[in-house]
This record gives sequence, C-alpha cells and structure tokens, in this order.
Amino acid sequence: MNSPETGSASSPGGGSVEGEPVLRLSGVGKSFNGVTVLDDVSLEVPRGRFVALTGPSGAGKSTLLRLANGMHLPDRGTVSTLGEDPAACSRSRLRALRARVGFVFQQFGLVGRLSAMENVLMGALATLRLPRYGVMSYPRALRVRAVEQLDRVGLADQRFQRCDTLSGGQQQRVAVARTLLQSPELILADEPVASLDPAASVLVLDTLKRISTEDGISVLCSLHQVELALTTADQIVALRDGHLILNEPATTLTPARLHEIYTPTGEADA
Ligand SMILES: Nc1ncnc2c1ncn2[C@@H]1O[C@H](COP(=O)(O)OP(=O)(O)OP(=O)(O)O)[C@@H](O)[C@H]1O
Repeated sequence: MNSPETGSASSPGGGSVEGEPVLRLSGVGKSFNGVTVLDDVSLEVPRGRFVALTGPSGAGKSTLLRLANGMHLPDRGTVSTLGEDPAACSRSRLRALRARVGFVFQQFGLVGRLSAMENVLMGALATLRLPRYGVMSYPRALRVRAVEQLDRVGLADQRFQRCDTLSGGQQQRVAVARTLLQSPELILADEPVASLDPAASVLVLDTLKRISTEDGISVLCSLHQVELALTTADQIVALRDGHLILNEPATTLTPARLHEIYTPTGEADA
C-alpha cells in the first residue's frame, strides 16, 4: 500500500491528532452471514485529500464507508476515524463522532416536500435540543449559514423551492450543502453521482472537490465512473472481491489501468 503524505491542519474536533490521517483502516475484515465482504483491508485517508473509492459492484465499497462512520463494526482489524475507534465508542461518543463526519448518499436523502433551505437546516438538527418546524423556527445564525452553504453549491436562488421540484443534480448539491452545515472534517460519499446524467455528475463532483479544497475537508467518495475519478480525485483506491487492489495518486494512473479493475478476473488478457 502507498503511504501518501499527510496534511498538517489541526483538528477542531479534538479527537484526531495533527498530521494523522482522518481515516485509517488496519487489517479490516467484515463478513455478513459467514460471507467475507472485506478481507484484510488497510487504508489511510490523509487530511484534506479527495480519495475516490472504485471497484465493481459488490466489491465492498459501501461496507467500507459504513465501517468508517460506525454504521458497521469490523469483525477483524481496527478502524480509526478522526482519531476515534467507532467500535470502542459509547453511544453518545459515536453520535458526536458522526456529527463530525458528513454522509452523502446516492439517493440524496432529502425530504421532497420541504424547501432546499429547510433540508439544509436539518443538517444541524443533531446540535439542536428541540424538533424544528419550518425555516423560521431555526436560530437566525443557522439560517444565515444555511444560505451561505446553498450559495456555495450554486443554489441560493432556489432556497425556497421544494426539493422534489429540483433536478437530481440540484438535489444532490442541496444534500452537499446540508452536510456542510455540520462543518464536517470528513465527508463520506456513497456513489453520489450514480443516478445523475454526465453534466450533473461533473457539477456535483466539482462542487465537492472545490469545497474539499477550500475548507480542507477530506472526502472518501465511491465512484464507478473511471474518468470522473481520475479528473476529480487526488488519490484512487480500488477494491475487488473485498480486497484492496490499488491505492495510488490519480496522477500516476491511466483510464485503461483503472478500467482493468472492472474487467472480470481472467478476461484482462483475453
Ligand atoms: N447488511 C448486509 N447484510 C448482508 N450482506 C450485505 C450487507 N451489506 C452488504 N452486504 C453484501 O456485501 C457485499 C458488498 O456489498 P457493498 O454494498 O459493500 O458493495 P459495493 O461495492 O458498494 O457495491 P455497489 O457498487 O453495487 O454499491 C455484497 O455482496 C452485499 O450483498
């Protein structure tokens, strides 16, 4: 495995140590119903880096992302996320850890009948004591921040529009803005552009990449689109059948080499 250089920003969250990777998997194994899904996976995501996670369907990408925020726990090996081991966290500590980790899903996870603004504000619900109903029930400072984040993803003008009337690409950018309201140190994105057309895919990934660079947020993003992974990511990781088979800077890779990962074993030289 490569050992890419680490960044040097300090951690506002307290758990992680300056210069340490924001995510480290060491010899991780995970099985479901006796079937091994991840086997001896070791990986580091350096602070501030955009890492693309590629590999064929069923390779274990979503499972790895879920291990990173404690939605799954490893059967073997260890996970360190922002300096915390999710397996050793109490419930409240895990909640606190998850507040520092944004998650962007393929299907956006928005409430369609609510406005873009209200969906973004929901990103702060974990920090508020009482449930909120309607935009005006949120503190003014949060409303200002929500508009700022919508502006960063190019959707300030659509803030009062119902989410189910926005395009897929716009909805995913609302989901990114919602995640940003958490002020995450790490964003995990599970095939965020899988249901978008090519132009919207580029816009969503460019937005994520720009914000990652501007804010120093690390991103681990599963992607099937080889060309997009190469143009967006700093580092590319690939899984096949639960094994980590590639971990290199994007600049050292070619599309052909990455496409090979998607070629069933035995067909590569056919
Ligand atoms: N909760 C679960 N219970 C049982 N099996 C599971 C569970 N989660 C994942 N799996 C299995 O683990 C394997 C890897 O799934 P995973 O979703 O991690 O792959 P993936 O690389 O993300 O695939 P895709 O690109 O299709 O999303 C699959 O065979 C899947 O059926």
